[in-house]
Amino acid sequence: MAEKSPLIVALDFAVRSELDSLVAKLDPSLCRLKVGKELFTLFGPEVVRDLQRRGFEVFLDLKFHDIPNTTAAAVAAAADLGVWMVNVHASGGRKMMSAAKAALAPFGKDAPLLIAVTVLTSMQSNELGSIGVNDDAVSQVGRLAKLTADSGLDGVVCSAQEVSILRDQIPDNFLLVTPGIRPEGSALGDQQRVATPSEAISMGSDYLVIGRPITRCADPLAMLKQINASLGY
Ligand SMILES: O=C(O)c1cc(=O)[nH]c(=O)n1[C@@H]1O[C@H](COP(=O)(O)O)[C@@H](O)[C@H]1O
Repeated sequence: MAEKSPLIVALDFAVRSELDSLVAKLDPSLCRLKVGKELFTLFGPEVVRDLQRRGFEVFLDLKFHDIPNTTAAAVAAAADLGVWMVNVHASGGRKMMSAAKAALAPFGKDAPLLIAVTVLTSMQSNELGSIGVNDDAVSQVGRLAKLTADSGLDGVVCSAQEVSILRDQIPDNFLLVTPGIRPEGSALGDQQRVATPSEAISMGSDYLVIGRPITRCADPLAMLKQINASLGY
């Protein structure tokens, strides 16, 4: 078992005081933090620096998806910020992902982990036809995970439902980061391909991304500690 909790708390907030009051309750030994599009668009890189000053490792989740040159430059900018993990969309293709990986070479051992989003956990297989994918989610995730591994990245974002199948198809040290985590009794919201924290870990997830079940609960710290304890942390 890893020394540190596999939990990454998704900080999806529009109001700075709500973010600050949650973060003040948390401790870097309990979790890592994810800064996504809403927070970054509202508050910019300073919010990342602020979390780092408080000792947290930050996953910068901006899901870059652009031409190779632009994506590579954006990933390098994330590395300059000193984030722990950054992501792109695997559907940007091999050239885009390889360029992103190459842009991290100058950062050496300080480079962030670079992972790629496969099929969003808010999508079901029956929606894939409308975006030109005539296959089910498991097969499409497998195809994009292989492309990601072949492009030299560190792992993928997928749902926990694909993890056990993927484990047989990808290198051992390839990271599987799974959002769509819902503790027993939590509202699904817009998530479709979901699992509980213990299901995700037992199927082989390396990191669990959890937002609203923690951040919108009456006692976020108690919920975080309860999930950690259920996983043996
Ligand atoms: O890249 C991600 O983190 C991500 C990929 C994905 O397929 N699904 C997904 O939900 N996410 C993110 O994970 C978080 C999940 O939040 P909750 O649904 O509130 O637990 C959100 O911040 C999403 O942006």
